[in-house]
Amino acid sequence: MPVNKTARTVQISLPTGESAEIYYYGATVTSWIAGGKERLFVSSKAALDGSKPIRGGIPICWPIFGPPPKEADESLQHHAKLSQHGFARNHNWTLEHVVMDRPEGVSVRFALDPTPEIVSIFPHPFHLTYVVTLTKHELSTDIHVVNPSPTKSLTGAVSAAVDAVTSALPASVTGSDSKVPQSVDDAAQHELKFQALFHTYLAVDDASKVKIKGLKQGLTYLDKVGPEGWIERTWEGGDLVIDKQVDRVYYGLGKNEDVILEDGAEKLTVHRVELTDVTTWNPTAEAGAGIADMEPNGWDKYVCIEPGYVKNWKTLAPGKEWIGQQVLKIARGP
Ligand SMILES: O=P(O)(O)OC[C@H]1O[C@H](O)[C@H](O)[C@@H](O)[C@@H]1O
Repeated sequence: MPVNKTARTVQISLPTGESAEIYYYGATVTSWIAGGKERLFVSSKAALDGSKPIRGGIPICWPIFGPPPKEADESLQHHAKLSQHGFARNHNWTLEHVVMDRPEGVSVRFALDPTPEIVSIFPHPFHLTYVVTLTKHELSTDIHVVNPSPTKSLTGAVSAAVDAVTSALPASVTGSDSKVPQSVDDAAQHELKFQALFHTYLAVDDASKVKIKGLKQGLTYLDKVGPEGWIERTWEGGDLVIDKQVDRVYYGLGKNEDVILEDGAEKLTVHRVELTDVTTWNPTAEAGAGIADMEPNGWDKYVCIEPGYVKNWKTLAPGKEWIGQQVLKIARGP
């Protein structure tokens, strides 16, 4: 069976031998086998029982990436109280649909909607779906974010238009302009603000020997490592290598600027749609040894390349949808 369900996972496979495994917990992809080998790293100490986010695979960071925002304005007051990377990675998703089940490709769709527990920390309506598609050389992951808040009724729209016209008139004519800010506030309250990121742990033979290519000279990146604390720098160009602890967010990559991971003779392309920022992370022994669910020397066996929309906040109006996609492609095998 190309789609096999177990109590905790959904496994998809092709007759040619490629496969992937997705946990309901966090909709975390924990395995992608292609070209005869495992392409994702999962720590042997990762909790797989739903007690904490899975250390490895492709956890989904939503609606925030990293620690919660400090100095948040009113619209981010709930985001500011979330835990690191948000709640999508540590809640159970449901398998909604098998989108495609063919010898050349299998695709499954998961969904996450507010539960009472989520509403108690994040009282903003949302509907998330997540489509994982396996083909011979590629694994693609698409997150769809919908703001299901009702769009303004016609009456509301007419009243807003009247407000807009009256606001342009002097108070001596209208008597008051107090209605206008009211309707603007209403609209803003129903906007959905979020960041989104695929925290992809790519398995490698030896992290100290890989080359990360495709990051263009002149990009701004946030460097999270170093005595100065988090600081923005300008990328000098060339290959990024793991010769020390690396934790950086590269901002504003162009549409077709794929990031390429070279691991000896192997080459893997990370293509992005709508995900303008890319985090690169490897803690090395320096920080990795302090991570409770990291296996000994686990940091030698992976590099995180994490496509996301994280520099700014995406703002989704009621009724709107946003889709972010990552496509991992084996460009050259052993
Ligand atoms: O330990 P976690 O919450 O899963 O986060 C793991 C890592 O995620 C990202 O890559 C961040 O840039 C890192 O700063 C963080 O350490």
